[in-house]
Amino acid sequence: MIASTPAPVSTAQDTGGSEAAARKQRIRRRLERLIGVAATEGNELRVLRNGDEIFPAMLEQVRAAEHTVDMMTFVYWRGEIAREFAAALAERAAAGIRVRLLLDGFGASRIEPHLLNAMDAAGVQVAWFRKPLLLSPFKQNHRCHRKALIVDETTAFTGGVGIAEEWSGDAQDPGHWRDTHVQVRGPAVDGIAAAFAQNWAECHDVLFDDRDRFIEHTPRGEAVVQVVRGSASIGWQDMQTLIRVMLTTAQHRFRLATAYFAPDDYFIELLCDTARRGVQVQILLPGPHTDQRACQLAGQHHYAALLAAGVDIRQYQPTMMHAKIITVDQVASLVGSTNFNRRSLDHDEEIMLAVLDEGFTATLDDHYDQDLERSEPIDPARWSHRPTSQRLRELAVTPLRRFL
Ligand SMILES: O=P(O)(O)OC[C@H](O)CO
Repeated sequence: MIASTPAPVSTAQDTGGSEAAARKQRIRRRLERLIGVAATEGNELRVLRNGDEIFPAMLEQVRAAEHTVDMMTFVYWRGEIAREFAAALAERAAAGIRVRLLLDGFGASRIEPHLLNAMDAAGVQVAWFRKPLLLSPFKQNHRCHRKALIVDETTAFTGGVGIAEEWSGDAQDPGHWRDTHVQVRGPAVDGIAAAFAQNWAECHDVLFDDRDRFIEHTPRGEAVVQVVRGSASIGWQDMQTLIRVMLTTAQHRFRLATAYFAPDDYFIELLCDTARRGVQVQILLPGPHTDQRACQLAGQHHYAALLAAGVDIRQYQPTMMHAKIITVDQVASLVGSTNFNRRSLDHDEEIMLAVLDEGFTATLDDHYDQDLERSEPIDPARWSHRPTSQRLRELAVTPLRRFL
């Protein structure tokens, strides 16, 4: 079925306060009841766009830490920023602060050994999540894809960023990727800390010690935030529920930006259904610059069905689009580590903030608008005449789809 004309997205001015409040409450109650994790009030959020904003904010907090630093990352590759983080973590550990660093055994395997040695010598507790060669093939496929930094139990960060030179800069060219991270203050910090603790517990004997203060959080802002954890498992998991709720609850507009778009047929059909019932569905994906061409081809296999349903697909031109963002109806947003692919929805450990806040969502929507200006739409007529060679490449990755 071809989509009807999308319902117009109301502007901030004509979105009455009561209507926005009702939308937020509807999403909040669905998420709380279906995921079983309470949202918290009183959070202060700061959107950080690209390495130029993300890394100084994170490093500033690390360097000012007085009690504890907990950091987990999927990617820890190379470059000046990798050295800066190692030096900052080592300096705090040498000063007597408890510093814990959790690295994914696959994603962070390119870390420079001398950085590990320096951190170890300074007293940083480094743990590896499921080093591939030590595991069964089943466990190897389930990675810790979460990105989180928690400092002194009061400030936390999560989002899409990896620790590598690719994320430095301001998305100004293909060597500097586009990404979004969030700084959190308030009670939602606990949820991010719990995500760290969940994975740390698998890799280390000591879950907490007398340096953990378990503080009471005071309200810092107005944002309502639910911290949702995806966990590697067989069967339906919370990350799928989260995105399913956002898609089925959207009334006017559902926006997605993702680095890796290769969902299963269920989520393709759900995107199509959402567009067919009149919601404006926009998808922003990497274009000519992607570090995982097989994943891009797996997603492109579904473009024709999505376009036929009325989904608007754009490809980001200047560099790799690595942000993982969803906004719904100007009132709700998701931001965190979760891509729109089977790795994130079926296989890996993930963390996502579900934020119910118009101001925060407006900032993400504003950034999305700016990203759209640097993107090219996929034209349905031209896509239907794409070369046979492209179609064959899409088919060639079919056996890999469940792992992408
Ligand atoms: O898996 P992500 O989204 O953290 O991205 C990491 C790199 O792209 C791996 O190639």
